[in-house]
Parts: sequence; structure tokens; C-alpha cells
Amino acid sequence: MSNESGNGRNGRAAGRPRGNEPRRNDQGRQRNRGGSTPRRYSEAAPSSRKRAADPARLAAFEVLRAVSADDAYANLVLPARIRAHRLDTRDAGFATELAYGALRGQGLYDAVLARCVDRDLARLDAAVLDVLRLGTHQLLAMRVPNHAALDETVALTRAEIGAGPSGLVNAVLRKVSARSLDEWTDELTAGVADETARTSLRHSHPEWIVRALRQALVAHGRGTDELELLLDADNAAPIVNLVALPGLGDLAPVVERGAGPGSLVAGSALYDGGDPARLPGVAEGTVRVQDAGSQLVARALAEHPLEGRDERWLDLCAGPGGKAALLAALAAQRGARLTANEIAPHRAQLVRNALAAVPDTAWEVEVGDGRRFAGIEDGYDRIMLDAPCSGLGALRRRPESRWRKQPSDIPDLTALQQELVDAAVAALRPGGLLAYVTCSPHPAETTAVVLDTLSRHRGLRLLDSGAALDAAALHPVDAATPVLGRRGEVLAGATTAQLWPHRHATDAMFLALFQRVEG
Ligand SMILES: C[S@@+](CC[C@H](N)C(=O)[O-])C[C@H]1O[C@@H](n2cnc3c(N)ncnc32)[C@H](O)[C@@H]1O
Repeated sequence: MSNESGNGRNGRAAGRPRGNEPRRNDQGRQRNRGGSTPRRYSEAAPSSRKRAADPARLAAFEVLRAVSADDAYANLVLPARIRAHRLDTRDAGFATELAYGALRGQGLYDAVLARCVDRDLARLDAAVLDVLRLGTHQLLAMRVPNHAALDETVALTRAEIGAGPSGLVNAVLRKVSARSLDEWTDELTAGVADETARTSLRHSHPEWIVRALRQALVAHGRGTDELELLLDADNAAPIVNLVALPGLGDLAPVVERGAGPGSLVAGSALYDGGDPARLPGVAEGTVRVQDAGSQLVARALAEHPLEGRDERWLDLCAGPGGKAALLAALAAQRGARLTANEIAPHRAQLVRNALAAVPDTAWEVEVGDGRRFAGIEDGYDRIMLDAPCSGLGALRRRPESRWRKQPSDIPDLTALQQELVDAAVAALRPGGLLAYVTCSPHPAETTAVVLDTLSRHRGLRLLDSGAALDAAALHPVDAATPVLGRRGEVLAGATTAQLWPHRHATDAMFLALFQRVEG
């Protein structure tokens, strides 16, 4: 057995990519090799190869098993598996790339596997299918030598599933390794006439999401020529974004530990040095992991000028508390107080945890349906409505989510979004500000909700949301979309704003900032 296919002297498992940057093709996809690279295979038969599973690959396998067998969320399972296997920073990075990459690429990898397995994939043992997805990702998209990907995946199969399927796994992965990712995608898409179906395969997104994102680009004033960039951004690992809670957190020690300053929003940093939980301030909760787009929409609400009283702030749908923590810290600096409401008790507890670092004079947590705020007496000055949504703007962060969502989810969500908007409007004092936010660019959840809201609430004005984002950002973000009125006229001074992973390196957060103009 070569050195590369066994555990190294430092305990690091074999076959890890070496060098700094993974190679990428012209769509930004990570590559294993080009078609001209010589292919190497282990000479040993599967039965005589190593049997122990490499801990990093085992951690990734456990994540895929939890996702497919228990409907778990990969981003919640992975940290625990990394700790359980005591992976160092490099191996944790390998396990993360392997698990997340295999989940994101599942649509394309299953199409490849369907060509290499002599039966319907649905008839394969689910654990065997997961192990094949992990092997396929290593062979086609990671810089793991072929022989290491094969040996290690067969060893994982033997150790975790049994000797029986290891021959099948070996045979299938040898077929997979006979072509590069580009060769496979070309072959799989060659006979597909429909453009959406081709794009869906090539970029490993369900067809309905490809269609929805194409419509979203158009609805928010972008060109459909950006679609492939957007899909590729969904398939790339996002860098960790940090926020220092204003007045409480300090980024200087975090920067000393290798983080770079964030370029989009004040008080933010970017970190790619491993587990952010080890950074100064993170355990204390004064420095938090939070997407820069989320930071920006929270600041856009908090920093927009407001006449009159500015003491009562409401976060209507606060769980798990990311925006609430930032809003509460800003409220504390202004002598305001945030009510953070959440319907799910366990998520309300996450909000309390997120707020723990902020003086408790500045916040309270309530548990209940946000729609009950329609009946309150004394209105709020600033309301954040970060509505439950499809999450189509955060696919890069939740690698399995694209395969779980259904187009039939959307109508129920938009009905709830509209009812929550109605409650928020009723809970707003005259002159008060309402931020309607989604982590989805889907037109039904964004522009359609805004137009419906404007048609039913004549006392509500849509502000220039794009300008509000620009004012809260370190530089103009160019995210504004003009809004058309009933007769097709552009509404003066009114825009919505849409951030994008491929343009802003944020989640695709949507913001519509409203003001109640009459009592
Ligand atoms: C998009 S998440 C909010 C994310 C949060 N603002 C943050 O930044 O961490 C939407 C939240 O709304 C909650 N939710 C769903 N229906 C609700 C309702 N009717 N009233 C209040 N909260 C609700 C969900 O449980 C979920 O925690």
C-alpha cells in the first residue's frame, strides 16, 4: 500500500489534497483532475486492502447517514462528529468539504452513479448509496488521488457497512473514475433538450429551483446570464462571516488570529482558519458567526433615520436570534429595548442564548405566534419581520436543503408571510419603520408580498430600501430594484433590495423597508 493510502505519520489520514488552492474549472467548480492526468489505482483487491475507516471520511459518512436516515441538518450534525472523532483543523476541513460537497452535488452524482450501477439507485441500500456519493465527490471534485479515494471508500464500506458491499463499491467507483467531472456532465447532458433540465444536472439543483432562481434574477432586475454564476455560488463553500456586537465585541484579537476585516459591513470579519468557536469572544457571545447580508439588513433597519420616539423595537420572528443579537446590541447603545418574539419554544431558547451577552435591560424574549401582535395597544418604533421562508437564498449554507424543499411549500409560506406583515403593520406606531426580510429571492416571497402589502395597506409607504442598505454598508452595494405601481409606473423614492451570493458573497437576503405614514 502506498503512503498515500494509509494513515500518515502525523496521524492524518491519507489522500488529503496537498498545496493551497483546489483547482477549479471555468465555472468555479473544484476539480480533481483534467482529462489528461494519468489515473492511478490501487493494485490490491478490495478484500486485502486496509479495513479501518479514516476518521475524517467516517465523520462525513455519519453526516450523510444522519441527513438521509434521520432528516438531520448537516450543519448541526457535522460539528459534533468533528469533535467526536477529534479531528484537527485540516481533517475537519476535509470532512466538511467531503460531506457538504457530496450533499450539494447529490443530483449530479446520483445521475453519474445511475450510469455505473446495474440497478435502480432506489434499490441500493441507503448506506451504500451514501458511501458511493462520498467516493464520487472525492473522485470527481476533490484533489484526492484516485487510488486513495477508492481504497479509503472501500475501507469505510467494510468498516461501517460490511465486507459484502465493498466489491460493489469498488466496481462502481472504478467506473465513476473512468471520466472527469466535465466528461460526465457532457455525457449526461448530451441528449437533454430542455435547457432547465441541463442546467439542473450541470449545477446539481432541482429543476424547480433553477426555474425559481431564474425568475428571481429577472424580478430583481438582474440578467438571466447570471444564473450559472448564482448556481455556482450556491455550490461553493461560504467563508465564515463574523460580527462583533456593537459596544460589546472586539474584532482586534480575532484579526490577530487570522481573520480579515469584512468589506461589506462595519464590525464584521471573515475567517477561514477552521472552527470559529475557538476565536476570542465567540464563546462569550460578543463575537458571533453571522452572514454579512443578515448583518446588513439588520443595520439598515436600525440605522434608518426616524422622527420621534425610538425606544420600542420588535423582532417578530426572532429564532435562532442572529439578527436579534445585533439589534439588541444596537438598541442597548441607544437606550431602546428589543422584544424578540419566536413561535417555537426551543428556538426561543436559542434566542435567549444569543442575547445573553447583551445587557438584559435592552431585551426580552416572548414565545408565541407573531400574528398576535396585531392586537397590541402601544405600537413599536422599529419592527424586524425576518419571515419564515423557503430559504432559497441560503442553499450554500445548508447543503442538503435543496433536495428537501418542494415547490408546494411556497403557497403556505406566502400566506403566512402576508399574515405576519399584516400583524407587523398593525403593531407599528404612526411613523414607525418595518423591515420585511427573507433569505429567499423567490418572487412569490419577495416582490409579490410587497405589492400585495402596498395594495392592502394604503397607510404604508415603501422606502428606498436599496439606499437604506447602501447607507448601512461600507460601500454602495447596488442592490436596489425599482418597484412598479398598478399602472406600470415606477414608484418614486421606493425600491426593494436584493443581495446575491454571486455578487455580494452573502446569502440572497431580500429587504423591503416600509414606513407607516398615517395613524
Ligand atoms: C427566517 S427565521 C428568523 C431568523 C432570525 N431572524 C435570525 O436572524 O436568526 C424565521 C423564524 O420564524 C419563526 N416562525 C414561524 N412562524 C412564526 C409565527 N407565526 N410567529 C412567529 N415566529 C414564527 C420560525 O420558527 C423561525 O425561527
